[in-house]
Amino acid sequence: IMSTCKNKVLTLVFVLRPGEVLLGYKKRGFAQGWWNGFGGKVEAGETIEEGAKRELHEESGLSVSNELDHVGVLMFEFVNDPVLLEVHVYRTYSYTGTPIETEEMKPQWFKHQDIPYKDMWPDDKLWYSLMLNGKYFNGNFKFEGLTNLLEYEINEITK
Ligand SMILES: Cc1cc(-c2ccco2)c2oc(N)nc2c1
Repeated sequence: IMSTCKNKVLTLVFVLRPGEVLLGYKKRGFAQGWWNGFGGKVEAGETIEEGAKRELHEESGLSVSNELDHVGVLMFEFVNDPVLLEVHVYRTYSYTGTPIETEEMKPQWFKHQDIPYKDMWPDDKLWYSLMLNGKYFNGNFKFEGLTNLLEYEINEITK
């Protein structure tokens, strides 16, 4: 039966420098043991972009003063779970600070060819090339559990 389609809004930030991307190893909680961008929930009273900057700083120690580039929206459905996850993906080349390990995350720079896809969300290998190459995109993914990607579609968009 149809549920109230209340999406849960999450953020995901990728910090880039020439030829490399900063990823964080999740030390606990949701998706523990995988590498990912930095992000999480959006709190009441903040915009999605403000939430993205807050989570980046909390999880990596990095600050971003000017704007993040909003590069995509990924929708995730889990079988038998009515809550859709709406993940807003951001990129930036400009940041201040040095990445620091926190209780949540261990940050590390990766050359594009060394990105550890086997230790990441299964969807990542499908859209990272778009994100790393400055493309804009939307994606829809249907998971059964955390590792079984049943269906997906990804569309590059012109902003
Ligand atoms: C279902 C899902 C969620 C996230 C997520 C959590 C917090 C921010 O994003 C993902 O991130 C990636 N790369 N795949 C993901 C799948």
